[in-house]
Amino acid sequence: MALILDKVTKRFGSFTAVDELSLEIPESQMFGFLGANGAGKTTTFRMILGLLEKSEGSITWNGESISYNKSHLIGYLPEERGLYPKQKVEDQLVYLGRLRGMNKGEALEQLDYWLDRFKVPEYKGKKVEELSKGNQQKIQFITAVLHKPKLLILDEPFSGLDPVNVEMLKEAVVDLKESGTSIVFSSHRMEHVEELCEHLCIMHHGKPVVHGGLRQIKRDFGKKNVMLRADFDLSFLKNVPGVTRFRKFSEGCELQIENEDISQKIFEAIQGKGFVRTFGLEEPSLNDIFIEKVGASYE
Ligand SMILES: Nc1ncnc2c1ncn2[C@@H]1O[C@H](COP(=O)(O)OP(=O)(O)OP(=O)(O)O)[C@@H](O)[C@H]1O
Repeated sequence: MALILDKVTKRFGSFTAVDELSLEIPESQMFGFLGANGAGKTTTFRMILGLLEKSEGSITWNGESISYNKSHLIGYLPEERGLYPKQKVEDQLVYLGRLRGMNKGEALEQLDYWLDRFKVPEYKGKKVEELSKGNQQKIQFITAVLHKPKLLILDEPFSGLDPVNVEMLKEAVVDLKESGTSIVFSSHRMEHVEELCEHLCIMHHGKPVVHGGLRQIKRDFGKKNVMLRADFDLSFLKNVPGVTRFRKFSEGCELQIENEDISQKIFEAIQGKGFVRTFGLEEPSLNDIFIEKVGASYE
C-alpha cells in the first residue's frame, strides 16, 4: 500500500503550479522531493494534506482519501514554521499533542524523549522566542512527530540547521522510517535526498522530470563519472570522444562520460603519460542528473 497521486493538478487562476503529477510513494520508505524554488513541492504537500484543494486528480493513502486536519496518522513540518513565540515549549507541545489525539501524560513523555534525544531538555520551560532559529526548528520537528504519525511530511526539514543538527535530524528520520513511518520530504540539497531516499522525484515547473527509485534513475541516466588524480596535466582528456564534461580541480579532474565503455578509452589515453594516483569509475550524482534534466544546479 502506498500514497498515490494520480494526475494531480493545481491551478492558481491561469497559472498551473502542479501539472498532472502522478506518483506512487511506497509505504515505510523515505521519498525525496527535489526542485528549484517555485517548482511546486509545497503546493503538492499541501494538496496531499488536504490543506489545499486540488484542481484535478486524486490522492489516496492506503486506498483512502486523507486529511491532515481529520487524521492523527499524519505529521507535518510546514515550510512556514508556525509556533507561538510567546508560549512555552511544554505548554505548546502538550496542547498540539492533545489536538492530535494524545493525553497530557503521553504528550509529555514523548516531549521528554525528543528533547533528550535532541540534547535540549532545558528548552521545555522556555518560550519559543527565546530559542535560536535552528532550535525552534527542532521544536517544530518534535511537533510533527510527537503523536507518532504513520505518514510524515517534512517541508525543507534541514534548512537553517548547522551540520551537527542536520546529522541529528537525519538520524531521527532514519529511525522513524525504520520503525515503519512513511516519510516524504523536500530539500534543496541533493546530497540529503541521495543519502536518505530510496525513491525520489525531481519537480520542474510543476511536472516530475525524474521519478522513481534512486538506483534505477542512476542506471537509466547511463552516463558515468571518472575521477582521476595524476601528477601530469589531464586537460587533454576533454577531447576524448565520449567525454561530455570535464571538471578540473586542484589535484586532478572529474570527467563525465557517455557510457561505461569510454572509461577504457580514458584509461588507454593516460598510459605512459606519468604517475596516476587515482582512477575511479563512479555513478552519476543526483546533481549531475538534475543539471541534465533541469538545466541548472541548486548550489
Ligand atoms: N496561493 C497561491 N497563489 C498563487 N500562486 C501560488 C500560490 N501558492 C503557490 N503559488 C505559486 O505556485 C508555484 C509553486 O509554489 P510552491 O510553493 O509549491 O513551490 P516550491 O517548489 O515549494 O518552492 P520553494 O522551494 O521555493 O519552497 C510558485 O510559482 C508559486 O508562486
